Amino acid sequence: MPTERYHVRVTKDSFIFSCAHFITFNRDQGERLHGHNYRVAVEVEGPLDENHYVFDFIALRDRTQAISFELDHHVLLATLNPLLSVEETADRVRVTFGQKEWLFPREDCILLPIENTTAELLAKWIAGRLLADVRGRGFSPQVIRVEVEENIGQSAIYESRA
Ligand SMILES: Nc1nc2c(c(=O)[nH]1)N=C([C@H](O)[C@H](O)COP(=O)(O)OP(=O)(O)OP(=O)(O)O)CN2
Repeated sequence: MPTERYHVRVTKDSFIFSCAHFITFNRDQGERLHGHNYRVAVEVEGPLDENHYVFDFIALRDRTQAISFELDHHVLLATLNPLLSVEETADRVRVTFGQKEWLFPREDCILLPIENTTAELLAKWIAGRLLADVRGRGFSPQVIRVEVEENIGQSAIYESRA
């Protein structure tokens, strides 16, 4: 019996967030602080609803745009990275990694409950935010896929299947 599958994909030039970050790697190595113009693409799969569409891609577009705007022009910090100390006060964030130390204005930072600010875990975090949004509108996708491009032709994709 042939099966049908539908998915909806949204990606826009405006789904860009310019952020600073650094990742740790190879146990105790870390990059210098640097930036990327990240770009996001989102796909959701599911059956057609009474409108004969999977989910309104205008609503999906607007929520993805809102999350991109929320991240844009911030320093992304992974609060679950065991190599980093991230201390937050009302107006400052102090980060230490080995002998390195940074002090940022709190409003310049986004503290993310992830282990490293890799494209993979940024995609997973964005997928979690979008899933909460669309489920709040009564839609539980069979599959959500989020692609985060760190640079042209360099991206990671997170996929969650219900
Ligand atoms: N699978 C992954 N690999 C790497 C990631 C990642 O998130 N997932 N991240 C990095 C670093 O963030 C690295 O800085 C990004 O790569 P890099 O080429 O250095 O960044 P640019 O493309 O902007 O550098 P240019 O030399 O200016 O092209 C590494 N690997």
